[in-house]
Amino acid sequence: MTRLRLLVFNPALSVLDYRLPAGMTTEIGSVVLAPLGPRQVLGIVWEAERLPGAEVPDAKLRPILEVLPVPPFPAPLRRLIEWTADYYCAPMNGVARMALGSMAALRGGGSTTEYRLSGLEPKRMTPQRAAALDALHGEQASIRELAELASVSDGVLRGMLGAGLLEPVTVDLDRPYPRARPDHAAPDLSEDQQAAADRFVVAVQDAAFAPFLLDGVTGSGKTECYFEAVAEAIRQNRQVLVLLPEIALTQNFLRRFEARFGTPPVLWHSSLKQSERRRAWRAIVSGEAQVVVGARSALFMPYRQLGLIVVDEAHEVSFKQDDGVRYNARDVAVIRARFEKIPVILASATPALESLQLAEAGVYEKIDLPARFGGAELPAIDIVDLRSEVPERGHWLAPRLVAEMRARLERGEQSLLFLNRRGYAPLTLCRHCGYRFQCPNCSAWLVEHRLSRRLACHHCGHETPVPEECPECHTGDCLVACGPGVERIADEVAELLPEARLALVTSDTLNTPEKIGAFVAAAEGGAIDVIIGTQLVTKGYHFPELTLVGVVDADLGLEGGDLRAGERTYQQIAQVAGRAGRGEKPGAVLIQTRHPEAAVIAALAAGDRDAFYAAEAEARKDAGAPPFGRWAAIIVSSETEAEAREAARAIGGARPNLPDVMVLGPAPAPLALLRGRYRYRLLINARRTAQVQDVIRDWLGKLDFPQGVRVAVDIDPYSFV
Ligand SMILES: Nc1ncnc2c1ncn2[C@@H]1O[C@H](COP(=O)(O)OP(=O)(O)OP(=O)(O)O)[C@@H](O)[C@H]1O
Ligand SMILES: [Zn+2]
Repeated sequence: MTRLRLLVFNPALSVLDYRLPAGMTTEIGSVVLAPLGPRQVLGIVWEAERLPGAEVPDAKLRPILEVLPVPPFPAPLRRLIEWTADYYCAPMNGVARMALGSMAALRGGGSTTEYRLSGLEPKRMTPQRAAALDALHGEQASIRELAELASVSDGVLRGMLGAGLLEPVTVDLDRPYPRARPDHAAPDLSEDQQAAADRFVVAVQDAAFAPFLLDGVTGSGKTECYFEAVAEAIRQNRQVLVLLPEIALTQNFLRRFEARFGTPPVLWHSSLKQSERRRAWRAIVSGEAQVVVGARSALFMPYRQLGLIVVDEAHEVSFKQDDGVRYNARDVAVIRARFEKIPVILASATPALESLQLAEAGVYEKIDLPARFGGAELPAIDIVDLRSEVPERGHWLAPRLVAEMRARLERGEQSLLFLNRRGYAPLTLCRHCGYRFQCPNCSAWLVEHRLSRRLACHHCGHETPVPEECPECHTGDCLVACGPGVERIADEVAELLPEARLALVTSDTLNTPEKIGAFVAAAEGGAIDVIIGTQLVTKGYHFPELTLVGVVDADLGLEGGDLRAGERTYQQIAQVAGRAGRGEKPGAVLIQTRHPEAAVIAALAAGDRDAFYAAEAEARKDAGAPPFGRWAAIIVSSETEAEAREAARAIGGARPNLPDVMVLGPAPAPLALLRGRYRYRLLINARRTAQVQDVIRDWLGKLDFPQGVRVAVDIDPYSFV
């Protein structure tokens, strides 16, 4: 009899033994369906010696039901899943779940039905139908997805289907993707670029673990360089994974990829429609997907024959996932490359201190691109001291910045204003009684969004219309908006430069690939004079006519005392500054601040990156912060305050007493209430050599918590709220 040990996808039980019935065959890594009580559960056949479980006598084993028709999870992926679970103190099945497609994808190919507008005119028009006809132009998807797109109910669409306004289309789920051509449009590289590209190409040919840090100034052509490595992998018939920090950047990437390789890559992200997800997952698993571009969730896919991983904008904090499995995709990408025995390229103009240290220590091979492509100069950076150059009353832009913008407008050049704050104003209060609008579910102020006439919480999504009167003192017309968000800056620009054509770029306004595409086309075509945006516009874009960047509030990111506040501010401003002067005309950057003496601001103004990193490294060394020491966090939450506090106290009471591990707290987390849950936090600061994960596992493993308490462990945390 063959006994199978399964890693099963069940929250309570993760390792179970089964028996292989006669006539079925499995391998280690096979994805199978097994009975669990009256239900069925998915599982992966695992090496029994690597997965401790309860020894059940042979006679009690139940047979598995089915082996699903997909290739088994390869050994390097199984090792990656084990490593990630172990390092981040996460359940193994939680990690493995990120590698699984939908049940439908596991079941195999075949076809599905999607729907699109038939072009017929409705005999009976309703407001919902009109909205659907308007919204669904050019769309094709399932009824459910179309309903979501058009913000109408499924019923409305079913009615339209009955009336012939929608027509069914049969979609082949395994239809092949067009092949990328490695030599479609190879560029002429500069000398530096060629040297970098050659090094990467050799690494791909070597097919051995080789981590690179591609450190190139903004506009140096990092993409062009790693594209040569991508081309080589395609020639070798190996798959490539390119990780981007956010979906908003993919549109731009897709266009460049298509220009270089003659066809777009395979996309993977959370907002793909069902049929596309199925198709992409199956192409990834079969090895047919040559190049996959995605956000961090693409990292755990079961690639058949990975040959290269690229992490672009590798410094970005959004590679760190802050719920579920709290992993850092940048770091796990390097580990995956090690298990797969392939090269990995971390590309950035502003690498994380951790990455620079690893390069210095010789762990990563550092490849430099010190100059912009085509002879463009880096922009000149200047400080606007807001204490002496005061904006007009009720305004946020200093006269010099406005004058520079006006000059650009007159010359037909573009300006970009950066403020990392969505909405109109971060706080609304009553002039009469001082009442402040706060989220009922979070310890956070509600942010006014004037475009949608709502007050919104940026933590939980709670929204409410802006009321006519103060809910506390019932005075009418007494609410004041405090501080600026990008919408307010846009109003100010419209007032000061009424003839300028503006584009507001935030995740509220640019929330679909179509809108992003339209924005890029307008900016490139010269149909926009001033771009006002959040961090969404700081990276990736290349607008040759953009010659002025204004940083509205450089001090914003320095508030809060986060461990990485200085580095993050440096990166954001250096990145957004890097959008200026990328074409033939020189660029200028104005940074508005009240703290010109702050180390970050001074380093930016002096263009002295090394000085900044040296100071930052010194400060982190003193604080025992990464990469010199290690941090971890334990976050305890519950819907009742007392329960969260009690659990946090119990954890604090059981703290380990070790010379190389210091425990701070418990204390209420800075975001003491989040999505209706009260939160307490303990911070662990350890020497680099300490086995923090083992310490935490031992420590928490001894404790029991009431049902409603959640205890999350965050290793190498990025968020300290
Ligand atoms: N060898 C080349 N031939 C033609 N165009 C190039 C070449 N190298 C770079 N470019 C162009 O220069 C521009 C900047 O390159 P790219 O966007 O790759 O820079 P980057 O280093 O990624 O910059 P950033 O970090 O600021 O995003 C792009 O429009 C790119 O197409
Ligand atoms: Zn909230």
